[in-house]
Amino acid sequence: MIKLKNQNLLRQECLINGEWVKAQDSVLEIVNPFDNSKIGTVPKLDKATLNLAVEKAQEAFKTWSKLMPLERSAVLMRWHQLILDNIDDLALIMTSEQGKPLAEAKGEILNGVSYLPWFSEQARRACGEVIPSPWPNKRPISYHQPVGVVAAITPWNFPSSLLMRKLAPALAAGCTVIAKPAKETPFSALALGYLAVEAGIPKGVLNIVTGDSRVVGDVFTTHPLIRKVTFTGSTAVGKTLLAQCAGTVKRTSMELGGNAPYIVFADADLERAASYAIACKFRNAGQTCISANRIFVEKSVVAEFTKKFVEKVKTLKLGNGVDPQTTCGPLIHEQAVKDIETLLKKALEQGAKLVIGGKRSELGGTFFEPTVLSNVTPENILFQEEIFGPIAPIYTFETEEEVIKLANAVPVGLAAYVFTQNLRRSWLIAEALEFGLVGVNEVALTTPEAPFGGMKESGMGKEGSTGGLEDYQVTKYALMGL
Ligand SMILES: O=CCCCC(=O)O
Repeated sequence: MIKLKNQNLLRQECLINGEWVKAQDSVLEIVNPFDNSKIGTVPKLDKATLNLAVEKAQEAFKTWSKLMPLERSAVLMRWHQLILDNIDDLALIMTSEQGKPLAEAKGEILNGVSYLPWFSEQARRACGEVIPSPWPNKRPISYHQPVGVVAAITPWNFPSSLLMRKLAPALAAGCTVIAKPAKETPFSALALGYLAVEAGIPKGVLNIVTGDSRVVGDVFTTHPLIRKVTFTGSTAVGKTLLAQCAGTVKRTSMELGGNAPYIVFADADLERAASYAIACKFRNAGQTCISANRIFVEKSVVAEFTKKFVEKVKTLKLGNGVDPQTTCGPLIHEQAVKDIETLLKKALEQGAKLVIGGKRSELGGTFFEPTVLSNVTPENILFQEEIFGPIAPIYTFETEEEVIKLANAVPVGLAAYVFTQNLRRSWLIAEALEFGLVGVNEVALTTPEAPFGGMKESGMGKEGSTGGLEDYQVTKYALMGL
């Protein structure tokens, strides 16, 4: 059991229509990845209960969508304050179920909650248009309305922020939501649900359900009352959901897998490039969709960069996320470690050279040593794979043209990073990279003010930015005959 200041935040039930619903007959067991100890259970809801939740969300939509944006904002801003007031408990819940260090958990919660004021304000400015008429006796206008009931599916790696990036625009726009957090990390979402109820969110407006991914996914993608599905997760699962949504022509937003290039030119500030690479690669033990996945270093500086980078890798401190000294937690589960081991074995067989790390940590469990590989080539298995773990492969390149071609030679396009002090190159390469987010001498990119979302097979839709609300609205056209 996690010891919290407010024990009510640890909910082992689902939130449906303002009520806490207990398990009917079966449950999912949630464990702490640090030591595999049991934290608690959540219900494995059946199809009938999930359908009921959708119907309740539809009922609630009739009134929530009709409130004035400022009235919705009042509820969302009370929720915002309650999340901030309870941040210590929320971070402890996250670290306990996900494994990341407490400081990262807090940072994530702060990032996620910041979408509430942004979208509450944006909803007040969701203006339509009075369109200049091509007819003397008619007036065309357009306006935005909430899309309806939204189903949200979120992953285990960022259990708070990735949910809030969906809930904030959906609720501010006037949609109601049924959300399913990942089976590994439901408690962060349920705690947010508890605080939403405390903030006065009307019943049925926010529903949080848990259960078997396939059963929930089938209801979300086929139920005719759900008008939009928003998903963050792997490209493979995203494609399945998209195909399933086609049957009822649902709107979708998909934040899918990445394979981020991290490009270091010889003219870069190498000290900065090396230290930012630590944050970019090893945050959340490498289990991040925008993590540096292929580090390309200009050949003339690869030795110097690698030396600096490895010195910094040595300072990472593996351990229990609740220990303030810890900078790198465990991987989420045993399967994640096995996947990393298989990938690493193949990469080494294909000619990559181990510089540091390369095995499970002596801490045992699901800890894996931060690992750096050199001599990696584009033919290596790592080039096309989203590693999702603490392995940093270093590739070399000789020209700008070559590295742009290499960076873009993957089917996904979420985040990319470039380190250079050449202004001309910064502009041109940011334009040439086929990635939805590009950091130039920067790696901490995410903020509600800016559009987060990928290109190519990394998905569709934007979370955040002035346009982010529109992902949860339909634009209607009306022609007024005079
Ligand atoms: O897996 C994706 C997480 C994105 C984290 C961030 O934007 O900070």
